[in-house]
Amino acid sequence: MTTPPDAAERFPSLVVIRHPLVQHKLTILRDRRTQTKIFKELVDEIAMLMAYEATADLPLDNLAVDTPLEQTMGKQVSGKKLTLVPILRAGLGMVEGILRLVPSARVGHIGLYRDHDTLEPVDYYFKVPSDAAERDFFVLDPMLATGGSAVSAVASLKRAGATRIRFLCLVAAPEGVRRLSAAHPDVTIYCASLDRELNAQGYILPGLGDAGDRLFGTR
Ligand SMILES: O=P(O)(O)OC[C@H]1O[C@H](OP(=O)(O)OP(=O)(O)O)[C@H](O)[C@@H]1O
Ligand SMILES: O=c1cc[nH]c(=O)[nH]1
Ligand SMILES: [Mg+2]
Repeated sequence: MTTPPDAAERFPSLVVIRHPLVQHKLTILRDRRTQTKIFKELVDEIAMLMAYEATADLPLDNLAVDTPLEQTMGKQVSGKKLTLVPILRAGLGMVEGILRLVPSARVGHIGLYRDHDTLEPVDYYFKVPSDAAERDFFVLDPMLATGGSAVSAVASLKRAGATRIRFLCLVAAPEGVRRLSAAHPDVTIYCASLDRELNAQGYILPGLGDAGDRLFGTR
């Protein structure tokens, strides 16, 4: 897990995951010719690889285990089960891949869409486990554009009591990283790429287009 020096200097809470497999798969994802089936598979695989990196510092407890030959000390991840929170819809594409790595994770949901004209998030659903204060949350959304949706999702989680929150996206715009880290400096942001900028319609450049539409074949 490495962060290029420019991004690290500009955004201390940003981690860019530069693993070769992540970068290779992201390039196929960006390609306009990539169809829904492959797009979905790639989002799933990239999310899993990113989660491997984003879980690297989870605390462990010691645990005694009986092998067929003797007892030894092993490790287990401390605390309550991790909770994945996809932002609907596009965040759903990241859930299954991470669940293959962490099958015991809980899954909450936050329903938000970005108003086409104002680019501000509109809230429509919220459900997470009730003991939020005791859990580690991974908020999932492939795209961090203006940052409005991410800021609103994290604020909703904090109102529910969450204190340990990470944000995983595939592609981030500098505008979104700036807004999310200003509003929630305690939230580490993981991405596969920090892209150049937003266009006038709030789309990330070079980006990959509308992640929700490409995942679900709407458009
Ligand atoms: O950083 P922002 O400017 O808020 O934009 C990012 C949001 O826009 C997209 O969702 P969209 O509103 O298209 O909903 P969808 O997932 O249902 O397609 C994306 O998946 C993020 O949730
Ligand atoms: O580039 C973008 C910006 C917001 N939402 C997307 O799906 N793509
Ligand atoms: Mg969309």
